[in-house]
Amino acid sequence: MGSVRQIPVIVLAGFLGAGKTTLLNHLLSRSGGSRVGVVVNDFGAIEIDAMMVAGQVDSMVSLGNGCLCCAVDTSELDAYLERLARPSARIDVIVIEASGLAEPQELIRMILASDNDRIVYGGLVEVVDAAEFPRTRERHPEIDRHLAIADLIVLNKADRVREAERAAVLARLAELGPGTPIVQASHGRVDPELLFDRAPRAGIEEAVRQLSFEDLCREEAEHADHGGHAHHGGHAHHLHTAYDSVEFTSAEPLDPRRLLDFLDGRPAGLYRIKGFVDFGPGDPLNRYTVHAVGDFLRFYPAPWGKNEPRLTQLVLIGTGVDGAGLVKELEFCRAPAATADAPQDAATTGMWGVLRYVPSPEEPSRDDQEFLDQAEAQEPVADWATPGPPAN
Ligand SMILES: Nc1nc2c(ncn2[C@@H]2O[C@H](COP(=O)(O)OP(=O)(O)OP(=O)(O)O)[C@@H](O)[C@H]2O)c(=O)[nH]1
Repeated sequence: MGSVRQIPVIVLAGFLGAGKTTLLNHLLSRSGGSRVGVVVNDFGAIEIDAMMVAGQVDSMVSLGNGCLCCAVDTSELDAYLERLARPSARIDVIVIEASGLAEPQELIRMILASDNDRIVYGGLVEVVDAAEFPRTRERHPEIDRHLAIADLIVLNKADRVREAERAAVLARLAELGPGTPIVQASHGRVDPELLFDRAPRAGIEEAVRQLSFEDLCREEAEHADHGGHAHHGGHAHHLHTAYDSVEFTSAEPLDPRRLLDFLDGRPAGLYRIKGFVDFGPGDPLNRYTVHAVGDFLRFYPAPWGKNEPRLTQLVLIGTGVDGAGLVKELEFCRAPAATADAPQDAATTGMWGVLRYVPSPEEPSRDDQEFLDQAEAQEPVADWATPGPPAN
């Protein structure tokens, strides 16, 4: 009997809103003949990420409400991977999309400790939001650890920063992950080959460090020593311990003006909002996907699915926020009963504020177009940042 080809399990990590789901969806749409199995981990109870990935993927396991790094143990993760790795699924690669607050090293440790001999750890891809990186790093110096163990760093949202800013972030990343390849991207458009079939690229392989179980344990112990407050295996230093998530669901449509007032006045600690909004008579045809990441706010309208229930579903993630208070404010955003009887033009003028945050597909930024052209030309090597000097 020939040896069984092992399925690589790639961990896709990155801070809240960095662009993991966007990148994953790009990979899924460009996966060619490769069959991709996906594990999606949402931090909130409403599985927004899972909903945004579903439909594109050959096989998916979705885990809501909590960080995979603590919510499951090795044997549980093994059970999920077992389902995806069974020969009948004919999966070529498995991608775990960690929640934006997960500790990737915990996930890697679990994969390395797996008893499943059909899978092998395939590397850590760390997605970085070019526009938010300096602020995020200030608040969460822990991010440095994630970058240090990454096998590939994707500097995403390159379209959102100016050249000088982008160069400064690149230089910092090269310092934090010495020798680690960095690829710049806009809207997660990276060449899937970078993740799925890394074997033929000589040179890059050398830079890709495969962590051993011992490396990870040592790293954890060192961190515990320096962090002061964390005992070995403790979770006090995990990013998600500082964050709370709040869910809001409404079967009644939201009033666009009230929702925008809420969003304009959102507290600084409320870093991430994502979900779907029903504006009722404001736009009866479309469901509005909403994303807030720091100051960034966008709405993406798309037609409601046939028989899709008209629901607003939001997840809000933040630090030091008053969850009950936020839910109350969102309840106030429900459209006043009178709106339903109001003339249609009153309902649509209410939407003007929302439409200001809908990106225009006709106007991709110059950089956007540049990256698109590069992706189309399939010249990924041109995207590589020069890696810093080798560590040691
Ligand atoms: N301008 C711009 N926006 C982007 C880019 N990549 C992603 N976005 C937007 O950023 C927002 C968050 O993207 P997601 O892919 O949901 O981020 P995520 O990392 O999966 O978020 P969490 O799972 O909540 O941590 C969405 O509005 C995306 O459309 C990019 O390169 N440029």
